Amino acid sequence: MESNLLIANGQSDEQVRQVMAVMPEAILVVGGNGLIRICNPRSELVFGYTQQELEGQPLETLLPERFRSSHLYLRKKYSRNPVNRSMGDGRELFALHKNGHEFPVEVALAPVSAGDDGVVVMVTDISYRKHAEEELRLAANVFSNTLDGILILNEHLKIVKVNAAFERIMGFSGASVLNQPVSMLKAARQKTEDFSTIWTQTNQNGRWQGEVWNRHRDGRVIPLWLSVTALYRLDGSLEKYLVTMYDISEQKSSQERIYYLAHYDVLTSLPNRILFMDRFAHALDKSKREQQRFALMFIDLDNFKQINDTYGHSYGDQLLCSVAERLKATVRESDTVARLSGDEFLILMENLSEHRAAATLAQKLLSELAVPILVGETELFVSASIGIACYPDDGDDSETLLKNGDMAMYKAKEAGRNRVEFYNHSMTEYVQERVALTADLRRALEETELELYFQPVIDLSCGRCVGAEVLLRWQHPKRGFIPPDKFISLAEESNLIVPLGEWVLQQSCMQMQQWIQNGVPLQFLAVNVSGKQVLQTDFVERVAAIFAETGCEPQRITLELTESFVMHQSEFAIAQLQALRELGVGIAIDDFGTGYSSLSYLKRLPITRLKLDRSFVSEIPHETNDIEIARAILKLGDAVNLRVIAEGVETAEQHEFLLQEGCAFSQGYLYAKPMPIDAMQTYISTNLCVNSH
Ligand SMILES: Nc1nc2c(ncn2[C@@H]2O[C@@H]3COP(=O)(O)O[C@H]4[C@@H](O)[C@H](n5cnc6c(=O)[nH]c(N)nc65)O[C@@H]4COP(=O)(O)O[C@H]3[C@H]2O)c(=O)[nH]1
Repeated sequence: MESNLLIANGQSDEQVRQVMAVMPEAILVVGGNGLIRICNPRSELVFGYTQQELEGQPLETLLPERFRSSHLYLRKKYSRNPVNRSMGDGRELFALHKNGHEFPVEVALAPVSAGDDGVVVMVTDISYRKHAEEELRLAANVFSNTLDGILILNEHLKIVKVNAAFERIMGFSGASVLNQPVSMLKAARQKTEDFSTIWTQTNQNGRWQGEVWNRHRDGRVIPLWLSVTALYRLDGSLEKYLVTMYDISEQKSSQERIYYLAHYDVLTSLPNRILFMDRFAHALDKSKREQQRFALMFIDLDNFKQINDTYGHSYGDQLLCSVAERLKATVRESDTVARLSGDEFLILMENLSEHRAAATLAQKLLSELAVPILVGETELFVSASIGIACYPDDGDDSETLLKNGDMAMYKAKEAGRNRVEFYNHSMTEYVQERVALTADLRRALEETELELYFQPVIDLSCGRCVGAEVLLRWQHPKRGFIPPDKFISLAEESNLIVPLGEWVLQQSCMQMQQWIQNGVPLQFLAVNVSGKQVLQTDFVERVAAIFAETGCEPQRITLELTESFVMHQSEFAIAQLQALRELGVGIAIDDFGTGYSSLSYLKRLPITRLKLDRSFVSEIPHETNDIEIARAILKLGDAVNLRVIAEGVETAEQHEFLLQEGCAFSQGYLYAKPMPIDAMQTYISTNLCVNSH
């Protein structure tokens, strides 16, 4: 619109109206008195009034109340010195619509010439433009301030614009990446074909989302979550790609950490049971498909518990780490070494050519483990028992293979530890046999197939019998005599040891009481007690009840506990033993000296006697080490005021040695083998020591 629109003298209002009617802006001709003289149809649209309503109204009607007085002042000032003020450099004001709504306008003024002090006012509703500007400003603000990196790419995948977040995430300045292909950001580990998939899929579906690996300017490879959107022109052709990205390093590392914790053993960094089972399942599938063999090895450390108890958990942990390292270093890269729990490890050997390869590896593992492990300044010695099950010979599903591998490992332990056993079918028979024997033992307990034997204990000061150890015997109706070494472990495994042990104690007390009543002054009976019994919460009450029932004095019974149980003393076990001591019962440590333990427990436990293990006695006088150990144990007993019973005395020299060394008691085949009650009765009648103390 020309700024100097003239309403010339002589031009009719009609002509003016015609001109104004075609104008795209609202045009108001305002007289010097401030009243609207003429307005065009566009004004109706802009202000909501009809032309008739507008004409004759003061111009200020079209302004919000708050601007009216200042506007009046300015208008008067303008009419005193009118100048053209064209659109474009016109002022932005707010106008008032008839409906009370304010809207932004741009106003241009031109004085009406020919002596009239009126003015032509052109008003453009700039609401739309303002809105668009606002939108643009907002978009620009979002673009610059969003935490997500944004790139705009042209259709050739060249970078045309980036925001500040992109610069921060990737380390590149906007200027340095301009016109560069977006592939410059790709890290080497991001596969090229996957990278091209991003663009083919965006072209197909309009968008793509996913993880990518980019290379930061400093060379770091960073994981990003990328969203790519294709932007189209109105004609549907591709215009740009909008790429937003955010750094997911933190999420990734916490995801990785969570995955790690769920699948790896934190101490040794070896795969744990879950990951192992996963790999195992894969190995099974693959071996089935490709008809290959694989071996599963169960490795259990033989003396870990003792090391842990002796040196403490931190040594135990370091030892496990070293074992894990050795195992890993010995196997092939493709084999899996996992830590199952505590001191149990598993190895999966895939692509096994023949069983011999597994045997060779297992032997190698044993010799690697045989090299002492240095923890701190201490050399620790470990050995392991290894059981091997092979697919498909020993099972074609994971459960069977695991069970059989485990069984083979137990067999290796039983066969003396530090050795390798392959699973064989007889092991299943062996297990079945044990199950059957356990059932028989249950029956035996009810049907009195069990019998107490007694082995005299000699007081070395008088050379006569002062007590006896009670030893259980099982006369199986079909299998004949079964030694305790075979059935006690079964009873322990099945918990039958609890009623069994109680029966032995009860029978022993009855027998003792009978002897006392018959005037046989036997000082004590030593009864073997399993740790499992002691750990029963009601053990002390049951023992007390047996004394009450049988009338046997608690002082006449000594409970024998193995050193290995005593070593792993829990607070509860100590409290139980103390309560037993308070009853008056004696407590002896069986197999003393065989444990690999600190002796500190001797001070903590209410022990009354030590039993020098027969392994130290048997080589006296030939084995100097054994002599020294026996001597040391006797001295130790003396120092802590515990009387020692030597076990397994078979020769006169051993007897003599023990006597010389001041040992209090002794038992063994030299004096008498364990014997049934009648034989014991006869034995006592001639061999009892009457005035021992
Ligand atoms: N070579 C040799 N051996 C000798 C000599 N003197 C005694 N022995 C044997 O050494 C074992 C001593 O028993 P233990 O160490 O308590 O070892 C016992 C004990 O741990 C366990 N046991 C036996 N009866 C019971 C019981 O009633 N309860 C529990 N919990 N365990 C029992 O079974 C183990 C073996 O008992 P047994 O076969 O009766 O074997 C007995 C006995 O017969 C000797 O001079 N030379």
